[in-house]
Amino acid sequence: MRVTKLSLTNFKPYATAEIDLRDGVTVIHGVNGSGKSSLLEAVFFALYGSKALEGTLDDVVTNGTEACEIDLIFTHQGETYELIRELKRSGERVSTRKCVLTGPDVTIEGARDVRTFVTELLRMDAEAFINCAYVQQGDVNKLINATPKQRQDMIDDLLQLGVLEEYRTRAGQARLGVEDVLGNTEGALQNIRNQIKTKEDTEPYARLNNVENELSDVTTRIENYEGEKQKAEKARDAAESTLSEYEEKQQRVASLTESIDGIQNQIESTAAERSTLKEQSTEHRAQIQQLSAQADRLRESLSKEVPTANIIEEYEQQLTENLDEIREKREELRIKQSAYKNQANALSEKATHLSERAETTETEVETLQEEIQSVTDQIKEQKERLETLKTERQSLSSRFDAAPIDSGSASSYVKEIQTQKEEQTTRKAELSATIESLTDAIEETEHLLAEGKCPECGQPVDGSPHVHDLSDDRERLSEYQRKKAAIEEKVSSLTTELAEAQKLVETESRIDEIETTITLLTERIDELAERRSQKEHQLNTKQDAIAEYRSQAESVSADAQTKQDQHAEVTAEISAFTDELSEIESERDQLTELSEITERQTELEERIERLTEKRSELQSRNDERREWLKQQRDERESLKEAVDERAIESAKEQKSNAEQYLEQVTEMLTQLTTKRDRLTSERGEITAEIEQLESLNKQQTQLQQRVDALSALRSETSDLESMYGEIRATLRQQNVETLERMVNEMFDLIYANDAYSHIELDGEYELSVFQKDGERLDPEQLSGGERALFNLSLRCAIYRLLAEGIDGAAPTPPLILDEPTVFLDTGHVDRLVQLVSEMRGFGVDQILIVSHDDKLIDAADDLVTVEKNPTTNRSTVNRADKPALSALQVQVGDD
Ligand SMILES: Nc1ncnc2c1ncn2[C@@H]1O[C@H](COP(=O)(O)OP(=O)(O)OP(=O)(O)O)[C@@H](O)[C@H]1O
Ligand SMILES: [Zn+2]
Repeated sequence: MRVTKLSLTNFKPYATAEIDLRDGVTVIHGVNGSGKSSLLEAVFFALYGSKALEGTLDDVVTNGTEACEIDLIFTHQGETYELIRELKRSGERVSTRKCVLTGPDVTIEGARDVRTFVTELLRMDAEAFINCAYVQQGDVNKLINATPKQRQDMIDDLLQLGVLEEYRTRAGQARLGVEDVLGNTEGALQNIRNQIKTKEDTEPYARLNNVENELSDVTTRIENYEGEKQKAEKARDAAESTLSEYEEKQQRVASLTESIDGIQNQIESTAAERSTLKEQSTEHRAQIQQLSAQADRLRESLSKEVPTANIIEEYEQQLTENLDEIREKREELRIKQSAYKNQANALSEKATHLSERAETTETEVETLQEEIQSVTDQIKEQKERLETLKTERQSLSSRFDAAPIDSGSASSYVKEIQTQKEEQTTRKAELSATIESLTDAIEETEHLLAEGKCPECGQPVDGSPHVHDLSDDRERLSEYQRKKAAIEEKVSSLTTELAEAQKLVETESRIDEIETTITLLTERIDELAERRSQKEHQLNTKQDAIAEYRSQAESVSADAQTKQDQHAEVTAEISAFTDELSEIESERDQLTELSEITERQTELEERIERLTEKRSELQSRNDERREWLKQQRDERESLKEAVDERAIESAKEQKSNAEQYLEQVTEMLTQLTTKRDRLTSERGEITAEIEQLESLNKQQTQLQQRVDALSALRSETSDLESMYGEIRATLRQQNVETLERMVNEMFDLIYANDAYSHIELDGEYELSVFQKDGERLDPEQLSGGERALFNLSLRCAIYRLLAEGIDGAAPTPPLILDEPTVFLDTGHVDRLVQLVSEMRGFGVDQILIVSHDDKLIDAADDLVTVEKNPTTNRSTVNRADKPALSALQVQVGDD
C-alpha cells in the first residue's frame, strides 16, 4: 500500500494543503513547528480516525475554525482508494460529519466501518501500525520496554498468528461445551437407570398375569348371571302384559260409564229445552190475537176502508203526496206572507220618514221667518240712524255759509290768523320799547332844560340849537302811542277771529266723521237687504218642499195599508192549509200504526214457525242419542263378561316372584361388575407401568448412544484445540528464528561496533544483547543512541518479516520515520541512509521520513518543504524534485 495524494483543509496548522507522494524515499523538511509531523499524523488519522489520536478530535481542527477535511488517496494491490473525513465543531464538541471510503466496487460509510475495512485491508489496526510502520518522533523505547508478553502479542498480531490463537480458543470453548452436554447426558442416563430399577422391583409382569386370571373368572360368572336375569325379565314382562290388558279393559268400562251418564244428561236437558220452546209459541199466539183486535179498532176510525195491507200502503202513499203538495203551497204562501209584511213595514216606515221631514222643514221655515223679521228690523234701524246723520251734516255745513272761508280750508285759515297775531304782538312789543325810551329821553331833556343845561352836551343852554327838538319828540311819542293803540285793537280782533276759526276746524272734522259713517251704514243696509232676499228665497223653496213631503206621505201610507190587507189575506189562507195538514197527518199516523201491527203479526207468526222447527230438530237429536246409549251399554256389558279373575291372580304371583329374583340377581351382578371394573383398572395401571418401563428402556438406549457420540466429539475438539496450539507454537518458533536472524542482520548493518557479537530472541520473545566476551545485556542497559539504533533495527526487522510475509502476499504500508536521526552521530546517520536504501531493496515501495539531515535529504528521491507563515500561523507544503544545496544548508543550520 502507498499514499499517492493527501489534501488537507483546516487540519492543525494547515489552512489548505495538497501534496502528491510517489514511490521511493520522500524526505519532509522544514523549521521547528512548521507542520512536518502534522503531515504524517494526517495520513495516520485519515486511515484510523480517532484511534490514531492521543487526544480528542478537537485537537486536529485548526483553532478558530469550524470544520476540517482530510482527503487521502492511496493504492493497494493495484487498486486505488479514496478516503474522505470531515469533522465539524458544534458548540464544545467536535464530531465526524462524514467518513467515506470509496474503492473499486466498494463504498464504505461511517467511521467505524471505515476503520474496520482499513484494518482488514492493511491487516493491522492503529496500534499495530504504530508498532510496525510508523516510527513516531522520539519513540525509541516502546518496543524495548515492552514485556515479552506484549511483544509476543504484538508480533503474533502482525503476523496473523492471533487468528490461530482465536481458533484454538474457539476449539477449547467447543470442547467445554461438549463436556457440559456430555455431563448432563450422563446424569440423565443414570437417572433413567435408577427409574428402571425401581419399576422392575415391583414385578409388574407377574402382577399382570394374576389380575388377568381373576378377571376371566369374574367375567364368566357375570355372563351366567346375566342369562338367568334375562329369563326372569321375560317372565315378569309376560305377567305385566296380562295385567296391563286387564287394566285397559277396566279403564274402558269406566270411560263408557262416564259417557253413558253424559248422554243421559244431554237427553234430559234437550227435553227441557223443547218444553220451553213450546211455551214461547203459546205466548206468541196470544200476542197475535191481541194485535188483531187493535187493528180492527184502527180500521174503524179511518175515513176510507182499507182491508188489506197493500191498500194501506197505497193510501198512505197518497196521503203523503197530498201532504207534500199542501206543504209546498203553504210554503209558497209563507214566502208571500213575509214579503207583504216586509213591504208594508217598509212603506209605513217611509211614510213616517216623509212626515218627519215635513215637520223638520216646517221648523226650519219658522226659523227663517224669524231671521227675515230680524233683518228687516235691523234695516229699519240703520236707515233711521242714516237720516239723523244727514240732518246733522246739513246743519254743520250751513255754518260755513256765514264764514269767510269754504269748508275744507279751516286748518290753513287758523294758521294764517295765528301768524298775523304773532306779527302784531311783535310790533306792539317793539313800539312799547320805543315809547318807553322816547318817554325817558323827553323826561331827561325836560329835566336838563329845567336846570338850563343843553340836553345834548350838558352845557349851559344859552343859545342852544337843540331846544326846539323837544316838541318833535313829543309829537313822535303821541304818534307812537296812537299806533300802539291801533295795534292793540288789531290784536284783540285777531284773537276773536282765531277762536272762530278753531271752531270751524272742529266742525270740519265732525262732518268728515259723519260722512264716513254714512258710507258704512249705506253698505250695511245693502248687505242686510241682500241677506233678507236670500232668506226669502230659501223660505219659498222650503214651503214648496213641505207640501211635496206631505202629499208623498199620504200616498205611501195608502200603499202600506194595501200590503197590510194582502198580508192578512195570505195569513188566513195559510192557517186553512195548516188545519188540513194536521187532519191528513193524523189519518196517516193511524195508517202507520195499522201497518206496524200487521208487520208485528207476521213477525210473530214467523217466530212460531221457527220454534216449531227447532223443536222437531231437538227431537231427532235426542233419538240419535238414545241409539248411542244403547250401543255403549251393550259394549260395557260384553267387556264385563270377558274378564277372567283366576288368570289375573296367577299373573300377579308370577310377576312378584320374577321381581324378587331380579332383585337378588342384580345385587350379585353389581358386586361382580364392581370387582371386574376394579380388576380392569388395575390391569390398566400395570400395563401403563410396563409401557413406561419399556419407554425408559428405549430412552436408556438412546442416551447411551448419545453419551458415546459426545465422548467421541470431546476427544475430537480436544485434539483440534491442541493442534491449533501446536501450529501456533511451531509458527511462532519459525518467526522467532527468522526475526532473530533479521534483527541481527539489521543491527549489524546499522551499528558498527565491535563490542557486540549478536542479539538473541528466545521462544518467549525475550530480547538479549550479547557482548563479544559472551556477557549478556538487557537492551535497556544500552546507551540512548544504541537504543535508537536497536529500536530501528527491530522495527525494520519486523517490517521485513511482515513484508516477506508468511505466504508472501502481505500488505506493506509506507515505512514512516519521524526524526530518526535525533540520537545519532554522523557515522550512524550514514548507516541509517544505507539502512533506508536496504529497506527499498527488501521491497518497501514507499518510505516517508521527516528529517533535517543533509545526508538523508541527499538520499531522497523527493523533497517536501514545509513552511509556516509567521503572520497567519498557517503552514504550506511544497515538493521539490531536486533540492538546491544552498537552501538545504540553511535548513540544516536551523536545527
Ligand atoms: N489545532 C491546531 N490549530 C492550529 N495550529 C495547530 C494546531 N495543532 C497544532 N498546531 C500548530 O502546529 C505546529 C506543530 O506542528 P508539527 O508538530 O507538525 O511541527 P514540526 O514541523 O513537526 O516541528 P518540529 O520540527 O519541532 O518537530 C505548532 O506550531 C502548533 O502550534
Ligand atoms: Zn516534528
